[in-house]
Amino acid sequence: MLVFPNAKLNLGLYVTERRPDGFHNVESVFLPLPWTDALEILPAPAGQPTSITLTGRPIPGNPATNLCVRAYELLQADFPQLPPAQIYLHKIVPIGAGLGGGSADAAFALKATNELFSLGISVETLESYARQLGSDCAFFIQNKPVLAMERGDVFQEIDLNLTGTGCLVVYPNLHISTPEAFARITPQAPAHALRAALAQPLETWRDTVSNDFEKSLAPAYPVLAEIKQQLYAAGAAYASLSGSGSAVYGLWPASVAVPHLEWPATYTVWHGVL
Ligand SMILES: C[C@](O)(CO)[C@H](O)COP(=O)(O)OP(=O)(O)OC[C@H]1O[C@@H](n2ccc(N)nc2=O)[C@H](O)[C@@H]1O
Ligand SMILES: Nc1ncnc2c1ncn2[C@@H]1O[C@H](COP(=O)(O)OP(=O)(O)OP(=O)(O)O)[C@@H](O)[C@H]1O
Repeated sequence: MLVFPNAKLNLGLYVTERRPDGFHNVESVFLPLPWTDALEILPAPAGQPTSITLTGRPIPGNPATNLCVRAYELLQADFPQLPPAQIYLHKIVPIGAGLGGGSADAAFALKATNELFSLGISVETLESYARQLGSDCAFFIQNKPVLAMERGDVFQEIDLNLTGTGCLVVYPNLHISTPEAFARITPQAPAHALRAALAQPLETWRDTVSNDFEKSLAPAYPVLAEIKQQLYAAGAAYASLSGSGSAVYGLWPASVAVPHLEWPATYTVWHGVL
């Protein structure tokens, strides 16, 4: 079965509290972004063990612990009828970018395995498997805009229509580690209530919707603020860091074309319509 795990953007991201388990409570709106990897899962030929073949953007770490393999093995532990699998992942979405690419691969591996082998796992149970693989993973099970709380894995519905909004995502080829980014944060309550701020027109978000990681990462990574400034100079109605970085995105109203901008050759850029 072939699936296309997509990235996400964070609209606003507040780190409100350090938790006793070492994680942080966050408040953020997660939005699916149609920038995708390609993932195929098949039963392995008779007698062969589970394998993964990786192409595209190099993924740091041992392939045997890739999140797709971990997702498959997590289900195998509870569904012994699952045979060894052949997994193919073509990686396109930048890693360590705040785009949730690895988490999406894991969640889509769970969903594809459930469907391919007719396991009949409910959405709620898929979400609880996803939570075991990473805080961002559960979002990708339903993969629709939500207000995320706690570790970023508990959701409230949100009515947000950004259809037709132009979007430019700029990844400056910096791998920012998520634990390192959280370690630089001093948790605090949001200055504006996120749900209410996002209910206002896109043009107002610049003054009311922010990502706490921007301030804490600024001293080490001045390029992040420079990219955001360039997006505003090019007419973006709203621009922000996504997640814990390093991708920065700009949004343009549906009536306005996203301008063509020049970036250093080492950057990866995605543009399209939400
Ligand atoms: C920054 C966000 O991308 C916002 O969407 C997410 O909160 C990050 O989620 P993620 O990449 O799935 O993170 P995980 O793989 O669960 O955790 C990596 C590390 O980030 C830190 N972490 C993560 C999520 C969270 N709510 N609090 C944390 O403190 C912890 O040190 C954890 O060990
Ligand atoms: N399928 C995968 N795609 C990306 N990274 C993976 C994958 N499987 C395992 N990893 C590991 O996870 C690390 C990336 O995690 P990280 O959280 O920084 O990035 P991400 O999941 O792509 O997105 P985000 O930056 O939004 O969290 C990599 O260094 C790699 O070792």
